[in-house]
Amino acid sequence: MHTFFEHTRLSFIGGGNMAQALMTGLKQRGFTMSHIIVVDPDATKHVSLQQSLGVNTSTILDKSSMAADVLILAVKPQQLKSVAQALAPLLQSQLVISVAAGIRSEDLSRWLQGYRTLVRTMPNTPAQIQAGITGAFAMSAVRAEQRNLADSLLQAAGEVVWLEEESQLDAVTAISGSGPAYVFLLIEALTAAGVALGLSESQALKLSLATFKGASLLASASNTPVATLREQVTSKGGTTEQGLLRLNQHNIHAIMQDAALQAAKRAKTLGDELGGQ
Ligand SMILES: NC(=O)C1=CN([C@@H]2O[C@H](COP(=O)(O)OP(=O)(O)OC[C@H]3O[C@@H](n4cnc5c(N)ncnc54)[C@H](OP(=O)(O)O)[C@@H]3O)[C@@H](O)[C@H]2O)C=CC1
Ligand SMILES: O=C(O)[C@@H]1CCC=N1
Repeated sequence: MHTFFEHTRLSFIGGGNMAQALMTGLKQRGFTMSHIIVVDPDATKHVSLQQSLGVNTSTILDKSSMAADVLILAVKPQQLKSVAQALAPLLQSQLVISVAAGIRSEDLSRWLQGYRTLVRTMPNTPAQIQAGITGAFAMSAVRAEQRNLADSLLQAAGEVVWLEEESQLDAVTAISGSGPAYVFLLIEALTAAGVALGLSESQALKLSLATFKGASLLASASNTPVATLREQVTSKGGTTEQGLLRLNQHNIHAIMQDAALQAAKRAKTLGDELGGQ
């Protein structure tokens, strides 16, 4: 039986942070890693990719590195046009998946000489422990079985949200694509606060991590609205009330909204500036 994990062949173009997160997730799920080839001009990365992930590597795009069912474009947005132009003459019927922030499918398709079997996605780095979430948009030329193939690949990294409107991907980028970095910053900040209150660094980190994990798992597992869960922590006249008062005085909602707005704006300008080329 042709199963995704045993028989699908993948080429990752770009072997950086996001590609490695996706491949680590695939490895954890039992994907046949020898069926992956990573194309990255930086040969110094190849040995560690081969040893840690069991994948094949190549410095160049050629027929053999393109002998795949799915090509995942995982280069920086600024690198995508030249990669796509080099790729175009080598395309046959592969499904092309882009993870690049901002770059619209119509622009990518134009760079690929009109190739339209494209799925544009926005994954995130928790993919490496299958705790990721990916927003995905398929161009209308993508057939149902190709969309299913993309879905199987992305599900190996965690959850998948298919979008009807491509423009929503800029919001996905701002919330879940960039979001892990906001959460890491909050963990760093809570840990530093613990140290300032007299805990050791390791004690403060342990408490902060367990708190983010526990609160997040509780909110995901419970049918209770998140606001009610917050209220359940907030005893009248108690400690949480004082902490939340200060967070609200600093207008945490406005801060988060502004941060996400700036990230979404950057996704749009990346698309406008680079896509117009
Ligand atoms: N990091 C994240 O959390 C997320 C990233 N993304 C998207 O993923 C993409 C990659 O980001 P990220 O992994 O962080 O970036 P990285 O810089 O870590 O990875 C990009 C890799 O592509 C390599 N590369 C450059 N030119 C080529 C080429 N011509 N052919 C093949 N490979 C090439 C780069 O090499 P070199 O360093 O030598 O240039 C680098 O190793 C971006 O488009 C980003 O928007 C999406 C979701 C989340
Ligand atoms: O910062 C970036 O541009 C990429 C996209 C989302 C997360 N990292």
